[in-house]
Amino acid sequence: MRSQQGAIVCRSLTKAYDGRTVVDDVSFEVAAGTITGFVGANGAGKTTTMRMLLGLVAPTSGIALVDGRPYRELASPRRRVGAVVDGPGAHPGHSARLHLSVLATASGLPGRRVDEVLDLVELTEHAGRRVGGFSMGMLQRLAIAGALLGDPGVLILDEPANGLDPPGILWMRDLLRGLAADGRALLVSSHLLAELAEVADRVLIIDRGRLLADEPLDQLLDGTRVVEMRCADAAAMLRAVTARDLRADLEDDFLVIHGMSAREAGELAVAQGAGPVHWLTERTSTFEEVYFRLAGPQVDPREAS
Ligand SMILES: Nc1ncnc2c1ncn2[C@@H]1O[C@H](COP(=O)(O)OP(=O)(O)OP(=O)(O)O)[C@@H](O)[C@H]1O
Repeated sequence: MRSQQGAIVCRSLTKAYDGRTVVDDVSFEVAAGTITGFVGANGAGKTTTMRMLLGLVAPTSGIALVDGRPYRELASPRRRVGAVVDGPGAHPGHSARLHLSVLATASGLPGRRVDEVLDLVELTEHAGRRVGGFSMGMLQRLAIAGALLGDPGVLILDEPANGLDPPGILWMRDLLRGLAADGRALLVSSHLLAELAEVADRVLIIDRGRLLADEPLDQLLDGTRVVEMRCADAAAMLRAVTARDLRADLEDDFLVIHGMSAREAGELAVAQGAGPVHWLTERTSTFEEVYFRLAGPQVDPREAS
């Protein structure tokens, strides 16, 4: 196991462009050996936060530390932190192997790492091909290979599953879990909320620059009960539920009620004369429901499938 030195720390991190605050007083930590998911709608501030951690954008105020230091003060930064923020940044005429060799040489890393990381991202058989002909998924793998070249203890990955097909997504999931199991600290952003729920230990939810949640995944999902119900008079049931200040969504005759047990819902339906009840089931909130409850209705659910 690696030591705690792999941690990522942001304290009161703030960025304003032309007087518009796009990252607003954001504080969080990522411990070694864990994956923190970073979720937010388009323009929420994920990439800007990551770019500040990587020394690519200067904070307006606050601090962003990797291994206890600002990125620009790290000795051998590629050995400390690997990042995927803007794809692999490879010359389209270069082969995957040449691209990684150039990166390794520029960063003083041993050439043998090139074949090791190509193998790790399962690109060995394409290593001699021109990057210009790569699919989105292959480019993502190449970007990850570049991030892993220095065998860093910290990984900052902006939408790493972008462009991957379903087998690629499964592969990515296993890779991320394995990297964390080796003791690395991972900060991983995604629009694919369900995908993050599969790998993250902790979840940050950011909305319009502000952190809305920083919680262990289990806690985030266990917070509320949800009842799904079909009954003869769903509109009457909806009125009864909202009169109790609980949230409910009605689509045709299908009701989703937040914060109530199945037993309570069944009894309420009887008391309100909304029955008979045709269907009643209780579950915990989905990650999407938690996200939209916290982020509010201004976020279009279609953008965060
Ligand atoms: N260099 C810049 N100059 C001005 N505004 C910027 C700059 N970079 C980012 N922004 C703005 O900051 C806000 C946050 O952008 P950011 O890219 O961090 O969001 P994001 O959560 O990563 O979104 P996405 O999921 O779409 O990548 C956006 O409104 C964006 O337009």
